[in-house]
Amino acid sequence: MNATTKRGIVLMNLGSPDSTEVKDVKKYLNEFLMDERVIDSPYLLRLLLVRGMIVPFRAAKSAHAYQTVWTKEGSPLIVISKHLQEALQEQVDEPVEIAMRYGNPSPKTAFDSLLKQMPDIEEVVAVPLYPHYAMSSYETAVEYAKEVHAKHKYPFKLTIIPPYYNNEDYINALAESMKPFLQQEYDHVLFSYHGVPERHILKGDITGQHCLKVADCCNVDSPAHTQCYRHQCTRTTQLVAEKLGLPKDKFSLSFQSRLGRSEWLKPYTAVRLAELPKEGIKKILVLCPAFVSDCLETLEEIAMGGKEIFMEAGGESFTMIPCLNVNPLWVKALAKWVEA
Ligand SMILES: C=CC1=C(C)c2cc3[nH]c(cc4nc(cc5[nH]c(cc1n2)c(C)c5CCC(=O)O)C(CCC(=O)O)=C4C)c(C)c3C=C
Ligand SMILES: [Fe+2]
Ligand SMILES: [Fe+2]
Repeated sequence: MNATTKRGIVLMNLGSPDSTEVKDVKKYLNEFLMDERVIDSPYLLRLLLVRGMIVPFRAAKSAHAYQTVWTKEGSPLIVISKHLQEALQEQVDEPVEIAMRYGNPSPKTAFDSLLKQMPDIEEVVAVPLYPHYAMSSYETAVEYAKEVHAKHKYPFKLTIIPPYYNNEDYINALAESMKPFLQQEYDHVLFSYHGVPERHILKGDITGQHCLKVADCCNVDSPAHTQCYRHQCTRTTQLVAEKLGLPKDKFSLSFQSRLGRSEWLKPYTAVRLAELPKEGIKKILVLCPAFVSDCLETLEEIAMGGKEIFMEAGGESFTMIPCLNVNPLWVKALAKWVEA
């Protein structure tokens, strides 16, 4: 990259409802779940499922869940994304904006703001705040940003930062963020990743014959891994564990947030949290590396719901390791990537 290129930066996250009111949560869930990369059924079936079945039943429950984590400044995910924007802005000369895949602020708002601040802008570097490639997270955020960029014929080039699940700076930041928690007594570290349907993994297999078909597929080299969420989560776990010198029996991986009845990636976090105390694991550390910003799924589903499951099953201590949020090593890594 030419150092004189006039650039802006957009940090892209998932987004949250505008408020915890059921009507705003409904609007958000409708937009989110009608995304064909999230619920991948044909349009009419998706419409029936989302508008007729999932949202009417889920909205009030979700709104209540959001109320338990909402802050004076708003949704944790949005507030933390803004704090990350401010922290990165202190490290780089280029203007930094945030954009959400669903809800506000949109990529258009972010692009318009950059253009206003820098009318001769030549390039926008978009950083998906997802370390791993999934059709329902990284891919949809990137494709949406590209669509908005093309539709409004912005005069700048759009560059996307690739998934960084195995990037040294990301792994190092994650490992360092865990170190203070490893000082306490613990039996096990659970790496809990947001789940996806197994079907999505099969669909994303660019070879058509590797993922979930070859024995121990995620540990057997394949070009399919460029888009395999399961492989990428496995690698993050292995690399962090190696970096920290965690023995093999001291950590494991699981997948959370299952929605619907189809098979999602296993093992399910909720199931493992109920089983672990019976296996003699009474003191647990849990982290959620698929998210770089704490959100409903870490603060409510795991830190509250997951803790309850574990303690009721006989656990003695449950410690949640926060996401990277505005960790200085993470901010430094982002600054390095966008300036490369
Ligand atoms: C790793 C990132 C994510 C993947 C992959 C992902 C897949 C995925 N999610 C749903 C359904 C829901 N997810 C919800 C919340 C939510 N999901 C992510 C990230 C990923 N999702 C985040 C960061 C959040 C939190 C947003 C916030 O405001 O804090 C929700 C909404 C909340 C709820 O009702 O539980 C739903 C619904 C599916 C179906 C899916 C893959 C197919
Ligand atoms: Fe999700
Ligand atoms: Fe795999």
